[in-house]
Amino acid sequence: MNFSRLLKTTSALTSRWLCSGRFQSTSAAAQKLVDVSVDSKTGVSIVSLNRKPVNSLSLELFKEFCGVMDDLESEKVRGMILKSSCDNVFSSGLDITELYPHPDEDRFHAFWLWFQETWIKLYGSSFPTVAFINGHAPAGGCVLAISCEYRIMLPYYKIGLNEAPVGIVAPDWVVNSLKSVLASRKAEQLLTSGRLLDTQEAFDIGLIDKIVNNEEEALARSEEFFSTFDNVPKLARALTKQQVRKNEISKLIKNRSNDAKLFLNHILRPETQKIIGSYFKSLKDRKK
Ligand SMILES: CCCCCCCCCC/C=C/CC(=O)SCCNC(=O)CCNC(=O)[C@H](O)C(C)(C)COP(=O)(O)OP(=O)(O)OC[C@H]1O[C@@H](n2cnc3c(N)ncnc32)[C@H](O)[C@@H]1OP(=O)(O)O
Repeated sequence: MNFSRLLKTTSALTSRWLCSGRFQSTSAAAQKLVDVSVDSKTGVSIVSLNRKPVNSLSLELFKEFCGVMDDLESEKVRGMILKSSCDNVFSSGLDITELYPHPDEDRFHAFWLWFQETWIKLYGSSFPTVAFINGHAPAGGCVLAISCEYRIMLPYYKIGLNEAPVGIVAPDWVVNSLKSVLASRKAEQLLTSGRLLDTQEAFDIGLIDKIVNNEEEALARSEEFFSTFDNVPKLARALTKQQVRKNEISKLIKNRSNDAKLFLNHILRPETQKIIGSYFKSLKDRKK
């Protein structure tokens, strides 16, 4: 099966979940969780995550984001910049309330499938993608950034995959996305320590590509990146990118339901619930 068909194919079980209207946000029409605009100078689409206060990643946000990615694919956009509309935070990672306390199993299953779908669409997009990391990007926030092709970050923020210290093991598709950016040894060090790096450290190890001081500079650096493809036929570029990324994506597509079951079992374990519960409490207590 060719890769474009594989991208559209998913197991019957997964399709049932992704296509069902369940877990529709009642306020979807009232509040957009993902904004899209077009930079009139460059024709590049700017996609801003807009779930205040910290862009924690909920089922509804994933669904809306996937819809946006589908639109951008059919419009054959020149490129996309992913950023945040929240002050100081790119994304605070998965919405912990989707995981704790003891989530509804059906909702968690759907939540995880939409997280996978988001990764598949972002990591496998045909058009060039830049993450403008204009705030902290821990955990799932870092996953979004490393799924893009190029990363530009403002100074003095933190980025990394901090799952291990809270007793969580990242799935192989997350590990492999990190290994597509960093050498295996660096990726292992980052994952096993769960350390969040500041912007300069992230630049020094190659986790991000450029440090900028403001949005104007970010747009200029993004344009430099996009223009490296101006003389490359779009289709050849897209197929080449997908050729590089297809093994990881195919592996997940074939294993989606299992991957979801595995994480559901992990999340529902009393020990995991306890760890996430005390982590969440410490997050809330910090401000007291
Ligand atoms: C954990 C189980 C995962 C199982 C699967 C593992 C698979 C690995 C693949 C990748 C998946 C990763 C898992 C995750 O993403 S879990 C989320 C991890 N996120 C974090 O550890 C970040 C937590 N947040 C922060 O450190 C800070 O909020 C911040 C991002 C640095 C911003 O700080 P700031 O001071 O600006 O804001 P506050 O801390 O005051 O936050 C404002 C309110 O938002 C609440 N909040 C913050 N983050 C989350 C979140 N991820 N989910 C839900 N709610 C969140 C925070 O508590 C404040 O609420 P309050 O106003 O009511 O106090």
